[in-house]
Amino acid sequence: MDLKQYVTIVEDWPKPGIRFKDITSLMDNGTAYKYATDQIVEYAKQVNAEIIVGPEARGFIIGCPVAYALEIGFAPVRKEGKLPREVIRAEYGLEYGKDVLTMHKDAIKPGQRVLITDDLLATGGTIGATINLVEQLGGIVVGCAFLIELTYLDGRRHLEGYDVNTLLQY
Ligand SMILES: O=P(O)(O)OC[C@H]1O[C@H](OP(=O)(O)OP(=O)(O)O)[C@H](O)[C@@H]1O
Ligand SMILES: Nc1ncnc2[nH]cnc12
Repeated sequence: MDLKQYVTIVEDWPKPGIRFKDITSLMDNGTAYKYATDQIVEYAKQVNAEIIVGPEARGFIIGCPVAYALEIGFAPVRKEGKLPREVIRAEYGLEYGKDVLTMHKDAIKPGQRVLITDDLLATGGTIGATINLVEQLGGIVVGCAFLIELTYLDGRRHLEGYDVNTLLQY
């Protein structure tokens, strides 16, 4: 299935010069959304993931159906001030800004095999901070799965030594 036809490219959003890859048009199509999810479910099986971790908000869209399909847990990574209990934190840079990500201190058990999912790998700042959070908690990052990779931003430089799986490349 050619998933690229379901991704809409929005020029100059949210800032001039950014070509935004809008995945809502892919999610609108049940067959395409299921196909993409199934590919990541297969990858999660290959790496024997025991829990899925995804950063808000689009990481939830990719990660939650994978966790559901495998009957394993999903642990959310959220922007600062959103999680109600004790958190750990990591700072990161984005293609268009800076932010802080947090995770509940008890979200991952030490030694647990973690698959990180997100919709898109751009500069790699978000995934780098997410790996940092998982490892602070003693989790083992067994893989990182994305729907889309923007190869021209070389986000993989944050992912040396990690197993990375991307379905679409631009
Ligand atoms: O590789 P990076 O340069 O870090 O960029 C990729 C991240 O940017 C987007 O999230 P965003 O922070 O815009 O939040 P959202 O998912 O809530 O829209 C996207 O969903 C990834 O998480
Ligand atoms: N170009 C882009 N399109 C969609 N999401 C993004 N997150 C960071 N860069 C992005």
